[in-house]
Amino acid sequence: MSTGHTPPTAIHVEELTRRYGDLVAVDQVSFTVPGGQMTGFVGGNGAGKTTTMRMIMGVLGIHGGRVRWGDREITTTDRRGTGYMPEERGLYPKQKVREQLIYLAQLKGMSASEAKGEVTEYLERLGLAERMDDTVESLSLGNQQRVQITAALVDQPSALILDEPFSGLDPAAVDSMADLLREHTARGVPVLFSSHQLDLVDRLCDRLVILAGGQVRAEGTPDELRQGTALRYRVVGVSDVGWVRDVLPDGGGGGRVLDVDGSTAVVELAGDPGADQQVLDRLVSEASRRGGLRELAPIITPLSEIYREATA
Ligand SMILES: Nc1ncnc2c1ncn2[C@@H]1O[C@H](COP(=O)(O)OP(=O)(O)OP(=O)(O)O)[C@@H](O)[C@H]1O
Repeated sequence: MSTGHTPPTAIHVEELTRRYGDLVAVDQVSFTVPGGQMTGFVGGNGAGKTTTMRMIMGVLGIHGGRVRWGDREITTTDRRGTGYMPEERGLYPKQKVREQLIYLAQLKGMSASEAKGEVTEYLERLGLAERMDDTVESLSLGNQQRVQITAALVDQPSALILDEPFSGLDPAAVDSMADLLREHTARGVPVLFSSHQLDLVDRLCDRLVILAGGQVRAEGTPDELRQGTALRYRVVGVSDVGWVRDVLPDGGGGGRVLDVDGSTAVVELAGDPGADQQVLDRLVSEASRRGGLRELAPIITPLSEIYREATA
């Protein structure tokens, strides 16, 4: 096995800017990709994700700002040790899978025998053991995607910059890919991956950067981003819970009733811990006066909602 490249403490993207003619595709974008963490990069079509990743990798000129590798400017050597999966998948269709991966690994500086060992292991773990000697073009798109990711992962990269690595993968492949990426974060590697699959990003990433119109709209852990959203609770009583409107009348009471449907209501609290607790206590005591409470539980805000609010 290769001894690999040393990961940076973090990659810092600082006020990166890129224009295409009059269009400012990436507009003073700043965020951090900490070592040992998976950072999800989300944003609608044309938000500027690919352009940002290309600038991080130095394959596209930077018009403003910079990329820092720990506490210094990123270098060509740092970039060479980074596993990059570009948007334009660059595999040779007619070459055999393993042969091609070994060739690419050798370009990174691995010896033929090291490359063969590592590539074979990855292909086996990704369920491609029986397809190693087939040409890339004979594989399904999802399997080609697995090969493409393997190309980024070999040679123990110091960082991973992956443009839509999960697109087109079946759920089992997503899980094995996520396990592989976790092995790299366990070595301290910073991982940045773009995706349109918000449920998957929510499940896999430690941090999140939301981009819209070439600008960062939100950045943080999913929990940090949720803290900025209103706290919602589901109230389930034994019978009709219309009484929640007495606890939280319109315009007062420290929150509001969003919905009442028979024995279930959804209420939104103000987000002030002390005051919220008082409202919850009032709901509990009112429910017990009215026959009892079946459930009083917070509703976890789905990432899709945070995303919608951040990009609205
Ligand atoms: N080579 C180019 N020439 C001109 N405009 C470009 C070029 N590449 C990208 N753009 C524009 O820059 C903006 C950002 O594009 P980019 O590909 O970075 O977005 P993205 O977030 O990766 O989108 P998607 O999710 O659709 O891949 C878009 O408006 C796009 O049309």
